[in-house]
Amino acid sequence: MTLLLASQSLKIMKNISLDITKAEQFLKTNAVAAYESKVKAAQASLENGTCPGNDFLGWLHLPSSITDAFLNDIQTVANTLRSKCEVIVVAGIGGSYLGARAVIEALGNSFAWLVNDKRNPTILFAGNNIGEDYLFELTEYLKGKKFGVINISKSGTTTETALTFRLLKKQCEAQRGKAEAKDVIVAVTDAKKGAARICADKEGYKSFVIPDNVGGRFSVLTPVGLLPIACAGFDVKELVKGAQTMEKACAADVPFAENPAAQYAAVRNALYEEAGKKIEIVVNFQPKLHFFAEWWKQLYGESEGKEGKGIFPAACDFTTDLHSMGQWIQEGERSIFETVISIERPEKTLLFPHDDENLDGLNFLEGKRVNDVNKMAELGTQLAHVDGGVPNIKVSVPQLNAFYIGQLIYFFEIACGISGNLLGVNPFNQPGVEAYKKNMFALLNKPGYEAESKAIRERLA
Ligand SMILES: O=P(O)(O)OC[C@H]1O[C@](O)(CO)[C@@H](O)[C@@H]1O
Repeated sequence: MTLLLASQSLKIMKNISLDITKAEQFLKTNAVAAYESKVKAAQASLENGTCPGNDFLGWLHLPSSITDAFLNDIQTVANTLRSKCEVIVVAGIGGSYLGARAVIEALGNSFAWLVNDKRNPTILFAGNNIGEDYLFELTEYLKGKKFGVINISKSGTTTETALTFRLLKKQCEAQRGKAEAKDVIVAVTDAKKGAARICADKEGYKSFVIPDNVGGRFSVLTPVGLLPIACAGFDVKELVKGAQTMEKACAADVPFAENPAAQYAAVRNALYEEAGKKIEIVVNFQPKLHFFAEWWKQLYGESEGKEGKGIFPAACDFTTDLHSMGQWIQEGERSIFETVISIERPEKTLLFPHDDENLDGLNFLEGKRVNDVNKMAELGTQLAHVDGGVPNIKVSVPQLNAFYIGQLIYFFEIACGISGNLLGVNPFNQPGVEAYKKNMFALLNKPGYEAESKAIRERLA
């Protein structure tokens, strides 16, 4: 018994792995291998800081630079919020929102908001839309509740988040008094600039800094993601450890054929450039991964969609969406490929029961795990879609836990950095996002936008 435990603890944890064989069959022989020198050059340009957007490379070796002292600070603040709040509202949008939600939903109970065991605070997300009903209903729900707020914004000025934070701050102060509110409002923002920083310093809120050189969509392993994840009760040390193992597994000196990020970057660019596959659908067979795909969509969409180029990042939850998007994927325009995030083993076991009457004809599944059915759905879908002309990339994940989510995060980040460089764009800016903001501010007569307001009114007259 003791021996077994000892050997178990020495066991080397398997990493996530990549299978591109069912994508390669849609390409010319050796098409992926032919990318080796370009991929190596792209990764080298990240490593030596010569790529476009090189002032935003702080994420590249972030996992290995995270110290225990830093994680302990995150955990201490999270513990304070957890002890003082029954609800924590995480206010943020885009990269200041999606990573935290992706991890919390992947690791949490599917019915977290209904589980009332008081072991964890309820985590709610806001500041990611301007829906009046959403905000009204949120403020109604929070009435009489002991709630806290994590206000996350790198710029500190994003309208959706700032507007929401003003509402929440006022409500929190009204319900708990200004002095107590100060202890349950935390800011995660720039070190020096922006309204969120000014407010945090003036009010004396505990605050964390988003490093200058880490863009929003690459910031989940900074306090942007780590603080809400710790507040939700998940193990941020394991998450970071997972990311650290992928930092090693995808390092620039790992041979091309063994580097999963290099392979993924190469195959998706080959599919895009040589096989006309303009859309990538990230697919899961576990509904808990829905927001992980949302995080991935921002990562790849903002990084690559520019200069008239870029694979369109889409996502589907299977088998749910096989009953809505399945028809299009099987037989629509052949411009898509799929990347399946495949969880090898669920955390829980549910066996299918016997029924004497067998009215539903399902006794052939008796005694099987629900996951056995799901896995056959996954395999059947892969075969059908490949037969239908959809290249398939598979990312296998041994288990849905913090360690492997950390691996997935870093794997997709480094692959994105390489892929964007292969595409020949700056993967670390997002100039296109400003267009709607400029119009909105002009339409709202925001001070400083007088000329734009005049121009837009003339255009609409
Ligand atoms: O953290 P901030 O500055 O509020 O920005 C939120 C999000 O908005 C964007 O800047 C786009 O407007 C994203 O890139 C970013 O993740």
